[in-house]
This record gives sequence, C-alpha cells and structure tokens, in this order.
Amino acid sequence: MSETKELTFQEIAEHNTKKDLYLIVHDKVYDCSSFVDEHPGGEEVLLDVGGQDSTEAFEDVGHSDEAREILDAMLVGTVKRMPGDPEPKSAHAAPSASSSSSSSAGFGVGLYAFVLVGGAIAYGVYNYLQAQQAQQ
Ligand code: HEM
Repeated sequence: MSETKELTFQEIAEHNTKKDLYLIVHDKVYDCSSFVDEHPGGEEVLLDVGGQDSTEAFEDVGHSDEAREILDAMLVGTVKRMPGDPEPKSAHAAPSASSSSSSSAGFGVGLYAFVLVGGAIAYGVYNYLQAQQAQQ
C-alpha cells in the first residue's frame, strides 16, 4: 500500500458503500471498510460521509489520539485536487477567524457602553452635588 497514492474526488466518491468505504480527513484518504462495524460512534455516521470529506464531522466529535492512530493505520493516499473541487475543510480556521473579529467588535460596543454609562453616572453625581450645595 503506497502512502503517496493520489486519488481524485471522483475516484474517492465511488467508495461509499459499507464494504468499500473511503473517507477524507484533512486531505488524506482512509479506507474505513474494515472499521465500520467497530466504530464506537456507529456505522451510520461513517456511511453518511462515505466517499466524502469528513474532516469537520471527525473533528467536531473531538476524537481521541487512539482514534487518530486507528485512522493512520487505514491510510491509502492523499486527495488530488482538480479544478472545481471543494476546498479543503478545516474545522478550526473559520471559527477562529470569525471569533477574533466578533470579539474585537464586542470590545468596541462595550467601550461605547462604558463611556455612555460612565457619563450618565458622572452627570447624576454632578447634579446631586449641585443640589446639595444649593441647600446649604
Ligand atoms: C474513519 C474515521 C473515524 C475513526 C477512526 C473513528 C474512531 C472513533 C473512536 C476510536 C471512537 C471512541 C472514542 C475516541 O477514542 O475518541 C469514536 C467515537 C465516536 N465517533 Fe468516530 N471515528 C471516525 C469517524 C467518525 C465520523 C466521521 C463521525 C461523524 C460524526 C464519528 C462520530 C463518532 C461519535 C459520535 C463517537 C462517540 C461515540 C460515543 O461515545 O458513544 N466518528 N470514533
């Protein structure tokens, strides 16, 4: 079994049955046919992503190092990308990029709120002190 074998999306997509099941995880191709019956998460989830990129599904579950070792043992090759093929899926790149921009936006809104509330309190205190002075 050669680790440098390259398979196109079309070739991989043909392996989508229980007896002949290829999955893509992080642009590597794995033959999971022998593992389907043993998967602790059930065969259904593996068949759902058979012949497709299952990187997100695999990473979302937070699989253990043991799961990754099992995966390594089933390696058959890498994905050969052709024009028009889907982009590699990364479970982490998109959320981290959007969360950093939303957190900076959140900081901006929080800063405005802080200035407004602080100004209102200062104004209230100023009025209170003026009223106190007027009474004396
Ligand atoms: C072919 C690649 C996969 C391998 C080698 C694999 C292996 C494993 C292993 C060893 C476990 C036991 C817990 C652990 O060690 O993390 C597990 C659990 C699980 N897997 Fe996978 N898995 C694969 C793909 C998937 C995919 C694509 C899904 C889709 C959602 C999935 C869903 C689950 C779920 C839900 C559990 C938890 C089961 C439970 O705790 O009841 N797995 N997997």
